[in-house]
Amino acid sequence: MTTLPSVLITGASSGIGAVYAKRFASRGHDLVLVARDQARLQTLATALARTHQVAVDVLPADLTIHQELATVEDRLRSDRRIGILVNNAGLPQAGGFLQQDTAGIDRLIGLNITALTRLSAAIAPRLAEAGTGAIINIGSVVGLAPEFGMTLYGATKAYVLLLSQGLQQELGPKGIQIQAVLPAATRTAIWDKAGIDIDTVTDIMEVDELVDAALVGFDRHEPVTIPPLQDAAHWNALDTARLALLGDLDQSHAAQRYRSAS
Ligand SMILES: NC(=O)C1=CN([C@@H]2O[C@H](COP(=O)(O)OP(=O)(O)OC[C@H]3O[C@@H](n4cnc5c(N)ncnc54)[C@H](OP(=O)(O)O)[C@@H]3O)[C@@H](O)[C@H]2O)C=CC1
Ligand SMILES: N[C@@H](C=O)C(=O)O
Repeated sequence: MTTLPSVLITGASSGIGAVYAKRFASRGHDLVLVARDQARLQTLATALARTHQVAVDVLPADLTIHQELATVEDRLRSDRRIGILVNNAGLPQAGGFLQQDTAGIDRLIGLNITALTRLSAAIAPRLAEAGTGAIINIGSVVGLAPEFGMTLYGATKAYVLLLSQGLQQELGPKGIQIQAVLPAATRTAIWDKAGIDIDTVTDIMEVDELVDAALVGFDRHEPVTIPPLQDAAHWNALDTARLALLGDLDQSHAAQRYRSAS
């Protein structure tokens, strides 16, 4: 009987989420695996339970369907064994902004923003009451870079970063560890879903390497982990500049450059 917290992982049927499942199982954590593909989840669950002697529950759900999202929220609220939430499930953007239709916009925002937020909100009160636990949110470097041309997707990932930083401010003092993980191009099926031939993506990271690096950051209690960023000084400089900008805000008067010549 483990004393480790159970880990609920969304998007666990493939890619980054499946490797998170393998890694947390190898650490001895019981798991709850969430995705739409029940067969793939069950295959993974059976293998991990056998290999690591941990309990692995499968909770199939389409997180863009609110009734199904609600079943996962209910599990996070009620299952006191779950102490770590990995918000990993995400959709890419296929085509440019002008090619997005309303259904696609709703699905992308529904999964990348709404589901991640609601699942965080479902578990956070119970973790705060316990004074311990963790929420890992999978963002993307695309959230830092409109230059990538994945405008809608990148905006959802910018949301994930800021939400995570805000949760760190609010929930960190209550004992909850919040980590935003920002991968760059990583070898998973997401590229096919984005309509991009993965063989045309240069300098792509293997998914095991990505997750192992992200877990090093998690173990170090890094609030923002960017495995592909070779020099952490660049992130530190960006955050320092952000704080300097905040320090220069005078909310009482518009800046001289915006005042009519007087
Ligand atoms: N790979 C990359 O280059 C990068 C990925 N990321 C992020 O990493 C995360 C994981 O992506 P990755 O592993 O690459 O992609 P994959 O497409 O391999 O995995 C996505 C996972 O999300 C699940 N999923 C998709 N739609 C839904 C849904 N409606 N409801 C529930 N689960 C769903 C899929 O399972 P199923 O189909 O069974 O539902 C699958 O398990 C995403 O948030 C992505 O934005 C960030 C930066 C780079
Ligand atoms: N998921 C990738 C793009 O679709 C990324 O975030 O780089």
